[in-house]
Amino acid sequence: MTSTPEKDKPEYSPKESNLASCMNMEPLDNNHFLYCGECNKEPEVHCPAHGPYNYIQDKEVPEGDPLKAEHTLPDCLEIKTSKIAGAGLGVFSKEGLQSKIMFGPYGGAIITDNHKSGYCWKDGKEATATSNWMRYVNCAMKEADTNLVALQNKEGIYYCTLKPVSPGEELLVWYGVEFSRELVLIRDKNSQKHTKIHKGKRQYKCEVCGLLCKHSSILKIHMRIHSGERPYMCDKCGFACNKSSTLKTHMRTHSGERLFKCEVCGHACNKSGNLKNHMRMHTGERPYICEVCGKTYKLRDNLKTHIMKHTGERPYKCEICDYSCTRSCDLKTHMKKHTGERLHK
Ligand SMILES: C[S@@+](CC[C@H](N)C(=O)[O-])C[C@H]1O[C@@H](n2cnc3c(N)ncnc32)[C@H](O)[C@@H]1O
Repeated sequence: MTSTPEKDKPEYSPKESNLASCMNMEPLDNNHFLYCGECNKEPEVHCPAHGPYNYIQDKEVPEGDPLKAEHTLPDCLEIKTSKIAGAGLGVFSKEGLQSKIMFGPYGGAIITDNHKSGYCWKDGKEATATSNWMRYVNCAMKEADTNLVALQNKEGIYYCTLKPVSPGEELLVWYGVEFSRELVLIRDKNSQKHTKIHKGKRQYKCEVCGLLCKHSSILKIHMRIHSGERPYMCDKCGFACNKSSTLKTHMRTHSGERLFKCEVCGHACNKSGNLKNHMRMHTGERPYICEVCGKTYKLRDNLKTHIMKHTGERPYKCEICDYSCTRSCDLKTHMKKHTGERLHK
């Protein structure tokens, strides 16, 4: 492909060149670059060889829409389970896309602390309910699968198609080696080698979610997640679960066995996860962050309950009256009104 001679380089004009309004920019400096995937260069304003980007705008949503991330999705795309096993949701092209389509900017609040999240870019932007659909775009596992490139223009991050995307294809961006490693999408060399050792042997595939297992026995246990089968039952309280190890842990609630001891205050727990939660009392760590309002929590369940305030969800419903609430303990307290049980003894 020949590039346009220097003197014939088109002057930037949004109207003439069909450039996105988001690109109505001042001269770019080192921090404000565009990248042309086809010629593998960082051109000024637009790639002289391959022309302008076409911009597909986010769908407009009302101010404060708690489902902004879903509702901003342009019609040509859809959000569904990613083709990458275990990656959660992903974004797919419905009808196919040309090369050099630009989406963005990546929405989210600016965060100041150094916390790591799969939803924030290195410059400190965090996708939240202030975020748009771009938070659902996954990272390609190998270069050949990458069809999006991330561009920074002024303060915004934009995703552009590097090549034509077929109908039904998942949009996959490349986060960069360092950031992917932080998110544990890339492992260190040693563990990569280790993965390679096992790679060829993981031939048992779950037909429901694509998980690959090394042994058929592991796949058999995994399948219980999908079938709902719970063959292990506690003979003391009837609790049922799908793994013998889970029953073993559960039995500690009856035996009072507390194997996990806090080295700071001596508090003992029956599960390692409970000790981890307890340790946050000492460290003050609040790793669970509400993506809508930024409130932080020490416990995942507390964040889950809090999020219901934003979504309006009230899963605990009284069968006698129309009372509903976000916590089972509140429903329990409420039920005492119907049963006549005294609220405070
Ligand atoms: C920007 S979000 C992408 C949307 C996410 N899949 C979801 O369901 O919300 C980034 C997170 O998705 C997951 N992810 C993205 N690419 C992945 C990949 N190649 N393999 C595994 N997980 C991936 C990781 O959990 C990562 O922290």
